Parts: sequence; C-alpha cells; structure tokens
Amino acid sequence: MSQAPVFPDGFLWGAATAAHQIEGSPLADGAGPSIWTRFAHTPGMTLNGDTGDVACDHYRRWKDDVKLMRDLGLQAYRFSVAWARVLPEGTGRINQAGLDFYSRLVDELLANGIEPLLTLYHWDLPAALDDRGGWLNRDSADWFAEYASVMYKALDGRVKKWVTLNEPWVITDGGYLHGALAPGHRSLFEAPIASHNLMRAHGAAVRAYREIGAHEIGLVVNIEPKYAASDSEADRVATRRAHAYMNEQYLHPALLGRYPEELEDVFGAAWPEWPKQDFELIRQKLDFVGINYYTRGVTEANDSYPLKAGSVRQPLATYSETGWEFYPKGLTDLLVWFKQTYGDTPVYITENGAAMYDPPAAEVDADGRGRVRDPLRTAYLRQHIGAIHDAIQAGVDVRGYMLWSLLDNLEWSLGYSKRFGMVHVNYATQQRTPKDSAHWYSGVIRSHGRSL
Ligand SMILES: CO[C@H](O)c1c[n+]2c([nH]1)[C@H](O)[C@@H](O)[C@H](O)[C@H]2CO
Repeated sequence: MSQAPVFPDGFLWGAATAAHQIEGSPLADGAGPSIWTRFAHTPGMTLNGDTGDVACDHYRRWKDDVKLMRDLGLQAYRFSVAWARVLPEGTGRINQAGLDFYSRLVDELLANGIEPLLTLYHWDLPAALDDRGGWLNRDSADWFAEYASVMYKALDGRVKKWVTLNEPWVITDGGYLHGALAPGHRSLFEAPIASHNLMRAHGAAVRAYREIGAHEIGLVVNIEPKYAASDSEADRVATRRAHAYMNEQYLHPALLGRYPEELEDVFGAAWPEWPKQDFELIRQKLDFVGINYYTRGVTEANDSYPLKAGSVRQPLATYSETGWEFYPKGLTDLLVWFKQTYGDTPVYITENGAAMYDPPAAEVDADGRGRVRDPLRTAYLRQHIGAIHDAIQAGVDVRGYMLWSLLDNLEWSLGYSKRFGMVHVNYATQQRTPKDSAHWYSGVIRSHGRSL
C-alpha cells in the first residue's frame, strides 16, 4: 500500500466472541443445558476433556470485559446469546434471569459507546430441542423463530444489527457429517437435512424480524476461496465441487433461492428432493451478510469422503496454530467474488484472526503487568485488514471488521489449546492482559485504519 489506506466513513471496528466459548456458568440462574454442555461432558469429545463450565467466566465478569473493550477503543462488539439461558427447554417458558443477563450486557455496551452485534445462534442448541430431533426436525424453523422473536421483542432498538446463524456450514459439516462438533453425528443423509432446516430456520427468523424489528438482520457464513492445485481436469472439477460445498451451499439458497447443482454430486443418493416452497421461506431480503474469513484452500482431487477434494499445504507459507495458511489476498478475491455473484448486499467481516503460539501464561504475571508479544498475529491482522481495503477499493461494500477474538477462549473440541484472543486470558486466575496485537489494533481503530 503506497499511502495510508482510507476506510469509508462509518466503517465499524470491533471484535467478536460467542456465548459458549467465553461465558462459563452454563446452567446458572435457571439456564438449561445445550448440546455443547452435553458434548463436552461426554468423555473423549474434547481435548483434555475441556468444557465450557468456566471458560473466561464472562457470565460473571461481563462488566469488566465491557470496560476492557472500551479501553481498547472498540466501536462494536459481536457476541452470541445462549438460547438455553433464555428458553431453557428451547421453546415456551422464558427464563427472565437469562434474558436479563443479555439486556444488562447490551445496556453496558451502549453506555460505553459500543454497538452490539447480536448473533442468535452460535452452535449451542438447547439440549431439550436436540431430544426432539434438533436441526433434523422440520419444526426447528418454528422453534428458532419463536426464540428469535423473544429476543427481538426484548432488545430490538438497543440492538440494531442482528445475525440469525453463525456458519451453517460448520454446524452441519462438523455436527452432522464428520461428528467433530456437537451433536457429534456422522451421517451423509442427515447433513443435507440439517443444513436445509438451518436455512429454513434462518428464513423464518428473518421473516419474523420483518414483523417485529425495525433495524438490520443478516446471516454469517464461513467461506474460503478455493484455488485449483493444478490445471488438471480432476483438480479443477474437485475445486469447483469444494467451492460449491463450502461457499455456495448456504449463500445460494439465502440470496438466490436455490442450491448449487454440484451438491447432488457431493451427496449422491443422500441428496433429498426439496419442497419448492422451502426456498420462498429461505430466501429473505438481507440487510447484510457477515463473512468469517481465515484462510484459503489450494484444492486437489483426492479420495476424501464425501467431497473427494482436499487442501494442499503450501511449502513456503506461514501457518497458524490451527493449520490455516496466512493468505490475505484470498480475502480480497473472496469479497470480489461475493459482489460479482450476489450483487451489492453490504458485507461485514464478522470474524478474522489467527491462533498463534503466545508466551505461556507464566510470562504474564498475576496482575497482568506482563507483556504478551504476538508479532505474527499482528502481521496476520495487518495483512488481512489491508486486503479488505483492497476489496473496498475494488468496489465491494464492506461496512466493518470484527476481529476474532476479543479474548482467548474455548476453541470447541480443541478446548483451551488454541489462543485466538487479542487479549490473553490466564485461565487459572482469569486475569486479562491485552497482547501487543490489541494495542496495535487500538491504534488502527483510533486512526480509522490509516496507521495500518
Ligand atoms: C473453519 O473456520 C471457520 O471459519 C471458523 C473459525 N472460527 C469459527 N469459524 C467460529 O465461528 C468460532 O466460534 C471459532 O472460535 C473460530 C476460530 O476457529
């Protein structure tokens, strides 16, 4: 970049978390269990048997954490609501103490000049609904619309940016196809059904918002550009299949009202006939789309199940602790593809970040006087925010950036082994210590990107 980048007026700088990953106290004050409470307490399901029982203790430390956000200069904060805190059985009875927790959090954010960006579903389905079939049950669309309506009535106006689902691809690929995430199913037949019901639930929640809400609502997807590993026919076909499976499987029905045709090839006999009226429900006008970007996929044909495509490691690249290649140009390419494919729906980058090896907690003394040097994370963030600027220069309407994550937190089945936070958490003492990357990001926010 030859000169200081200029981001659009109103471009929103924030950070993101999710309920199950930071809150702890999953059953406090009348909350019901979620599928993640059950999954993590099932032996062998998470690394070291790590659970969300304590996490970052945010359920109790929320006020100090908002102060931390203010001190860092965040303009926005993306968080999720634990459905089973508000509706312990998933539908019906409202647990007022659970609703009050989120109402207080929103008020504290607003009092500190931080805009809340609320995700209704970030993977933690009430266990009571899983007992009724969960996302495999077509009634899940009604369950989700009921829950969403409770939240809209309670918070809309204070919350002006709503997200229905976080990453339906991960929910399905992890929770129903490969079994690495809750509820831990492994079925080629269940996966498309769960996917489809998730998208019906998304549509039902947006339709309910249009009846109740007066602000903005969108969908968050994780997408990554797929580049053929060679110009062989096999690799090019595999790349197309992988692109459809991850990048179009949810955006196509949400924005175009149809699935990409490659999915029939991926799922074969497991691909159902969908009722046409379902797509009228799924395809609702969206005020924005949230894109979670971490890396790209250089893709080759292989014998992986069921995709028959996989990523090829790049010998000279830098990789994060989760094995994701640093590839900022992929974010620019992806954003340009999004605009070319789906038009000018506004976009927020709702997650971007890297798990890097940070100095052990011992180097950060108990009262947080220590310093956490994380130059690789700062490099990653600088490169990717620069890539967003390149996309904006290319005409893509990107409205904001939510860094993943505010805090080191529970990385699902990987437990506490991966640290994505710009703020270090000493899990033994719950001491928060901003890392060098946090101080750097504060400067980016203060300069509105010009200090990049
Ligand atoms: C497959 O990568 C996804 O884009 C993705 C990465 N991440 C996510 N989705 C989730 O939304 C977060 O809860 C994770 O903590 C975060 C870091 O792993």
